[in-house]
Amino acid sequence: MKRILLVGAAGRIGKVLRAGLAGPDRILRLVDIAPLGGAAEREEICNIDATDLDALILAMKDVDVVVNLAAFPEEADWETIFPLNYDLTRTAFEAARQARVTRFVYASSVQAVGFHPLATTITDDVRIKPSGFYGVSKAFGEALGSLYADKYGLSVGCLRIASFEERPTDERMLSTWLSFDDGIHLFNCAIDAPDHHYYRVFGVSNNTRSRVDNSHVAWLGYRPSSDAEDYLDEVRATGKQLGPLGGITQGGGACDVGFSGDSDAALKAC
Ligand SMILES: NC(=O)C1=CN([C@@H]2O[C@H](COP(=O)(O)OP(=O)(O)OC[C@H]3O[C@@H](n4cnc5c(N)ncnc54)[C@H](O)[C@@H]3O)[C@@H](O)[C@H]2O)C=CC1
Ligand SMILES: O=C(O)[C@H]1OC(=O)[C@H](O)[C@@H](O)[C@@H]1O
Repeated sequence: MKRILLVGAAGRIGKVLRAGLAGPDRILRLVDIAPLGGAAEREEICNIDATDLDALILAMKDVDVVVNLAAFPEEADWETIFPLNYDLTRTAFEAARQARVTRFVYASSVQAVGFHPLATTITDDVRIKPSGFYGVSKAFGEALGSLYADKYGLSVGCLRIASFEERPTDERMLSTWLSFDDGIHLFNCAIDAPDHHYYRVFGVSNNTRSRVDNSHVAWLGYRPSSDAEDYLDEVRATGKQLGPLGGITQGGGACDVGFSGDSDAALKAC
């Protein structure tokens, strides 16, 4: 039996994973500050505040893999982002270390490299180009993961999730969509991956217009199958208008928030 701890299990992605990751050889321990409902078979419920280090260490007892989803999941001011995306993230890594957990899966985001243009395909080692304070916080989480891997031997996987949605709903998502099925598959790959030190992988479906290259982590076994192109007519029919950077950057609308720079300069790929 593998015990998997989902931190942030009551959220949008957490709900999908709660159903999608369940299996006869797994126990899912679910952590959230929000209500989680009753425990199904092979589930354990932990209603705690994950910024509380002692509570989280206790919740991680006998856990094989931590999956950390808890964060403020979109662009916001520093004061909103800081307590969750910095403080809670650090608490989660530190609790894993103290509880002697060996594997940590971190829900990062394509927003860490959001200012890269969609015109070029990016690999995991391109320059960090965050789309905003939220993107910066996700790059912080990846850096923290690297530290805990190097200094404390924690196996860390950073999943740079893009647009985790039931279906693509705008032009950008024709490139950045991550279907629920492929998202579940990606988290399964990360949970069961062969021994590793540290990696970053893009959480994007097999979209005709995807502009990410995951060839460096072929060993992970992530083989997405959904293609946003199948929804092209539906997306076009929405007539949804995007901001000036919304359809041409990896980060989309998050790049447009408060943007007053020179777009040619900002989009220069490195
Ligand atoms: N939804 C998406 O398309 C993407 C999400 N991500 C990342 O994936 C993760 C999950 O995203 P979503 O499910 O969309 O977010 P969400 O906001 O729906 O879920 C986050 C969960 O964390 C919980 N939480 C917040 N503070 C907590 C605390 N102090 N203690 C315990 N639990 C706490 C919330 O109650 C919530 O259930 C986030 O880290 C986000 O940055 C990354 C890229 C794309
Ligand atoms: O890039 C995207 O589409 C997504 O990226 C994220 O990190 C956010 O959590 C999500 O709200 C966005 O929709």
